[in-house]
Amino acid sequence: MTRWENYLASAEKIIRTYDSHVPLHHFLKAFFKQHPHMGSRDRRWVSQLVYHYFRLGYLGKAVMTVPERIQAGTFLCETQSNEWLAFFRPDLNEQIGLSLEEKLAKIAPPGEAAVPAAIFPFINELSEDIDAAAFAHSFFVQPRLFIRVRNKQERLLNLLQQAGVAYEVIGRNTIALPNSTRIDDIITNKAWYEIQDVSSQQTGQLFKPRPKDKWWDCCAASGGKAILLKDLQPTVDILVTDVRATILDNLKKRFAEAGIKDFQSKVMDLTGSNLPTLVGNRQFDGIILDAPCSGSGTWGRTPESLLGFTADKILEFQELQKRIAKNVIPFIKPGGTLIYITCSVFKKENEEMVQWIVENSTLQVVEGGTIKGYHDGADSMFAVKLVKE
Ligand SMILES: C[S@@+](CC[C@H](N)C(=O)[O-])C[C@H]1O[C@@H](n2cnc3c(N)ncnc32)[C@H](O)[C@@H]1O
Repeated sequence: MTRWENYLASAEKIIRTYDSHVPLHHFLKAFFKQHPHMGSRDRRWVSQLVYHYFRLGYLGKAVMTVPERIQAGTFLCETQSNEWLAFFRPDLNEQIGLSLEEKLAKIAPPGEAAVPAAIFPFINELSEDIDAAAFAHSFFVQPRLFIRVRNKQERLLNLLQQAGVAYEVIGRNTIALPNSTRIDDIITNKAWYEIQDVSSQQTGQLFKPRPKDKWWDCCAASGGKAILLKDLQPTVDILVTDVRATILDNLKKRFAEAGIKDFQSKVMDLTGSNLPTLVGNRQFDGIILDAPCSGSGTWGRTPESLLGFTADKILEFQELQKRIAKNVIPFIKPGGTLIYITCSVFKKENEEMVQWIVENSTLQVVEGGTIKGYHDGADSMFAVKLVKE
């Protein structure tokens, strides 16, 4: 067997045995641990082939074999000729510079080339502002890595330059990097920056905290939005909660690295009936509800999620979002703010949720909406600011 055939065989084996309950990058890590003879170049090639397969979404899934889909994925996702494709499909390799539309016309099964639902079957569920074709096609492109610079921007850019990283400065303090950048090795001072998608950074434009405001980041996870809030207004008095104790441990580590010391944290299940006991009689100027959701706006980073998803899960997330929103809204002061955020592209989790909140509370929409990341190699999100009467 040639090296290229070996790569295909390994990729096929991984795809056939992949257990969709585990993130693909963890599964790949475990596979390579069991195959220590594979060097870093082999691992890179095999991982890439596997990702190319998943980046196709459902395209050709019913009629193409796994090797055919890996070849099609490589043709669609790559923009420069490569030895692997030259070995199996020299005809496609020669045409790798064609536009995506031209490539789709060549490789997609009959009737699928111009149909976004052939790639992403949940098109009818999309939020109104999302361009279905652009969103479906964005699956073929690996998203970029983004950092939010907190300080020492000039020194940070010098270090990136010295490391030969092709970066792009976006706006005042956002930097886009190739996804493979080992940023931790290049910038060792963690207080200088936060890894945060540019769309996630944009949600901060809605926060507008005032000095000494009391805020609650109620689904804080490892604290991405909470750190953004503290950077916008360091005197904010913040409570951070999440249902997972382990993720709050990550938050504490990240806060310490960012030099943020004054905050309160608590493990809390927001679907429970005991919130008044856990939160007390506090009232907040602002609540960030970055809700648990399908994560569909981030699937460009985890394309394997698309094949494991079923439409009924969208309603399940909406139910969870309603329960959480209903429970936290009473803790907002009159005149206070709710920032409702998801990293979903589905209207049931986005517009329909905001409509439900307005119909079931005294909150009114002030601003916000869909944040489209698919043209910029970023995640797509939804963020709306509501104010209580
Ligand atoms: C989208 S993530 C939040 C991301 C975070 N705000 C950030 O910027 O990094 C949603 C979080 O909601 C938490 N969550 C899910 N169900 C919950 C519940 N019933 N009560 C509280 N938190 C919950 C999850 O553990 C998860 O960390």
